Amino acid sequence: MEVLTTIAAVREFVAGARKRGQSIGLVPTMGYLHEGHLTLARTAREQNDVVIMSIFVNPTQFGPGEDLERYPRDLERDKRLAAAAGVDAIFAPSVEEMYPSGYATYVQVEGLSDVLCGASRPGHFRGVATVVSKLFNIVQPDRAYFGLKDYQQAVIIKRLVRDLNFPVEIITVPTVREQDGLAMSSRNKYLSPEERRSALSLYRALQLGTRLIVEGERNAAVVREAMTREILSYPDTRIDYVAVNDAATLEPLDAIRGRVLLAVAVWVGGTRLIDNMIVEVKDDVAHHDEK
Ligand SMILES: Nc1ncnc2c1ncn2[C@@H]1O[C@H](COP(=O)(O)OP(=O)(O)OP(=O)(O)O)[C@@H](O)[C@H]1O
Ligand SMILES: CC(C)(CO)[C@@H](O)C(=O)[O-]
Ligand code: BAL
Repeated sequence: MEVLTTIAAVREFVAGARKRGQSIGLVPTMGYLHEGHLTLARTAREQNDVVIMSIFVNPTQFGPGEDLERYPRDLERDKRLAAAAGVDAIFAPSVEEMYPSGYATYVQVEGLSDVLCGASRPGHFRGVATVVSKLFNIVQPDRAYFGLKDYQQAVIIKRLVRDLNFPVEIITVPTVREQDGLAMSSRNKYLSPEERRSALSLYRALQLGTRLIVEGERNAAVVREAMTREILSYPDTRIDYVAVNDAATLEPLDAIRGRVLLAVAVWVGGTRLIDNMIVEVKDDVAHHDEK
């Protein structure tokens, strides 16, 4: 596996693959790899001749006072895990390589970026859309892989690709969970043993919301309240948002219908965690949808 740190080196690597007629899959990450990232990599491995994984803790998507400096990093471990998952090249640029002095261009996906995590983290999705646009231009992949744990991010990137005519297919991958249901996240590393127990509140609340809808509840406020109570029944939890929204527009629902996004963002101690589930209500029959 190659480790590339410059844009020029990636362009050369990609040009070689293209000359051989090979297809290219891109897996964008911020590193500190876990099974979620590795599932994206293995899916890319199955579907492409060449797999490139980017590892870049992107400063433009972190707000002031967020965990940019503290974000876990371990490139040596990441290299071993990525190679074992079949990644052909890692692109691990420096901040200066991506944002040289005088950098001034940003990409804003309007509307979708202003709700949910976008409301709590102003500027976050502008940073995500900018760095993902740059990665698409640098690598020019056939396909790019994103996890549904970051559901809003996946919706925003699909809109970005459509609106700016990027010739790349976006593939989404279901959330990979720990045995007890906690969504895997690099930020789980921040949790103390007590906080790790309270972190399960996100999954439990989503399960409860899903069950209520499957059992026939159609009032979104009732579902939101039940999920909120569930989360707050765990020690040291503070709610950022509990949402029962339209899965396509991301707008809040009053009556539950169609494809519904149940999404939560919760502070567990000093760590902000997110998770979501999709419930499909068709002809008034509801089922949990993992896709
Ligand atoms: N549990 C998971 N299951 C599936 N995909 C995941 C999971 N966790 C992260 N991903 C995906 O991996 C890609 C890189 O995510 P990222 O590096 O931010 O990891 P992360 O663990 O989500 O970090 P954090 O939770 O700290 O933001 C994104 O497309 C993200 O949706
Ligand atoms: C897509 C991404 C790699 C852009 O920095 C990041 O937001 C992430 O890891 O989900
Ligand atoms: N997985 C989203 C990256 C972030 O929280 O900044």
